[in-house]
Amino acid sequence: MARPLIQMALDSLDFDQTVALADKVAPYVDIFEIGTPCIKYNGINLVKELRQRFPNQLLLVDLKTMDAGEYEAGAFYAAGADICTVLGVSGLATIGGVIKAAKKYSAEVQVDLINVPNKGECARESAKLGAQIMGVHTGLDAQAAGQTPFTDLAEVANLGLNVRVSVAGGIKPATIDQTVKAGANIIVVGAAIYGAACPATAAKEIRELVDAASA
Ligand SMILES: O=C(CO)[C@H](O)[C@H](O)COP(=O)(O)O
Repeated sequence: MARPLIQMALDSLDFDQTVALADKVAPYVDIFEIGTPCIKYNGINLVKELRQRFPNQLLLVDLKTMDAGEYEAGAFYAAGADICTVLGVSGLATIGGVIKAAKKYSAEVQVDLINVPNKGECARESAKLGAQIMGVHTGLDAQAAGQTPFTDLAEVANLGLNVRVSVAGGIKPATIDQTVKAGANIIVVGAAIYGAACPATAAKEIRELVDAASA
């Protein structure tokens, strides 16, 4: 089984803390995600800083774009983003706009399926347009209400689309094995790493668990 990529969600609002956390966990993660609150607070300079410091990690900017897809995402691709996210609920015109911006920079698009009522249809149509990654996502507020992403992950992974499937929503060491076995290609981890007493140790543990589950 191909080893899934590990994506670290950088969800702090503080610029320097974000860079320091990225430094600590870099040996264990494949993708740095600049989380939505973080990018709103810090803006494009953080993309430039992480791009320059971490040439070996992919950089995902979690814009969760809802409108003006090409215009909004274009600037972030230009600053070094490898992947930008667009909301599935935004509709195909906006998703298509982000895809157009990504193509200009040979970059990729992740469609975030958060709160999309028909995830299968949205994933199929977005894949047809050219989106490369489908994001199954139980947001922080839904997690607080007790929801998890695993049923949706199984549904989207089983569609058999020619895309990578990303999963986010409270993934932690105890759920890595089921996440890998359900077919996730990208595993997003935020709080289980940044909330740990030692984020580097937590990231190393996640890396070892992903490696073991996909061996
Ligand atoms: O995109 C997000 C919230 O909208 C988070 O970054 C994502 O859910 C990962 O964080 P966690 O592992 O803490 O759930």
